[in-house]
Amino acid sequence: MSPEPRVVKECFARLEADPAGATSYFYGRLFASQPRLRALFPPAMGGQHDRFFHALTQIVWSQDNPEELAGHLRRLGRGHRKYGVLQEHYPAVEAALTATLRAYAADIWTAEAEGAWLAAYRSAADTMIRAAADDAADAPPWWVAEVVEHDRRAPDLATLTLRPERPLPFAPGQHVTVQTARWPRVWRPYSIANAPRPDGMLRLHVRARPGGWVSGALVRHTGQGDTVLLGPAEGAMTLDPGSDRSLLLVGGGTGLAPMKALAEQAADLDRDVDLLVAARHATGLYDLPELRRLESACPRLRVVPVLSRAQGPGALTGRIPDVLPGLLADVGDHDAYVAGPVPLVRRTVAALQRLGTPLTRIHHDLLTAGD
Ligand SMILES: NC(=O)C1=CN([C@@H]2O[C@H](COP(=O)(O)OP(=O)(O)OC[C@H]3O[C@@H](n4cnc5c(N)ncnc54)[C@H](OP(=O)(O)O)[C@@H]3O)[C@@H](O)[C@H]2O)C=CC1
Repeated sequence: MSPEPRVVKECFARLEADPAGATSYFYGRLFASQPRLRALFPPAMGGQHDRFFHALTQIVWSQDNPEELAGHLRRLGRGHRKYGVLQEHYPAVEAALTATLRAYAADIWTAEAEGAWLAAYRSAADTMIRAAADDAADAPPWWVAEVVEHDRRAPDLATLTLRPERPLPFAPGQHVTVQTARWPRVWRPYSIANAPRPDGMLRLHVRARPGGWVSGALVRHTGQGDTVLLGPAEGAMTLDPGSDRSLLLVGGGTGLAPMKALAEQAADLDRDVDLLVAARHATGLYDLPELRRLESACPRLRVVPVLSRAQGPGALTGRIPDVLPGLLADVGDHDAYVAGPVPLVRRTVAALQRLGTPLTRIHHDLLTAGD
């Protein structure tokens, strides 16, 4: 994509030495030159700084892989529509980013470096702008959705059933971002917990995080009849259409949500499914009655609760990576999907590899859901 990926990476490495300082400098420059842009961002910028730097890192480090880079930029451009980002905002970002690089990579900043950066930035911006324009032809920047059911399954956990005002296309395993009226301009990702339905409803599983703005608002301050905003569905943790292998689905805590959506889809496709649901105690199996109903309706689905810190009727005891070896003789022949706490995902992926499942057939998106 860039004519000089090496120079671009070298300069970016200076920012990586102090991401917090560089990001603060960048936003300082941006808002000083264009104060109106501050209104597009949430009141507290902490998480935004991290997301910006993460996105920039992905762009810089996929310079050598134009296909991956283009896909990433298209998703980014499309996803930025909900923030109110317009084509005319890109030059201000270009100026602030260039100023940041000039300051942080001063020792290696040359006319050649500046040229390489500008070429890389303009190419990336162009891809994002075109993706946003294409998307605007047939999709809104966000969807208004009514909460038609709010089920408080535990003091810190609720399932929400949402009816978008117009159809919101998605595939099982994907997630949407959510904004509540209580926290304008703050968006958080949540996995969709059902396969697409004729009535267009979406179910989310939300655990209120300590100090979590959106998750707390969704669990404690949202009820039937309220509305939320939803961004477009995103994520690549979807079924491989070319595969008819048996499925191993692992959901830890609210990581169950995307696994339930995949299990519903697999039932329609008549594939064998083992769905492992991890919780600390039996009270953490907040969706078990519904899972049992699904299981009785789908002869090829087996639901296995796994409790990490207790024993319970019909449940295995232990942590997922430790119970896996004794559970399935042919785990290496499965397509595997894993969601839940990051350490659970990492350890389960490693355990699956040890048991012979190729990495190409292990799917996860390490989504930092909620807040
Ligand atoms: N698409 C995705 O990837 C999604 C991810 N999530 C994420 O899932 C998480 C769910 O959190 P929550 O509901 O509070 O889950 P919990 O903290 O209740 O954990 C659920 C289970 O995971 C186990 N676990 C945690 N760490 C490990 C580990 N290192 N090895 C093995 N097992 C482990 C826990 O056991 P113990 O604590 O006893 O070790 C527990 O049995 C959130 O971080 C959310 O962001 C949610 C939805 C979708």
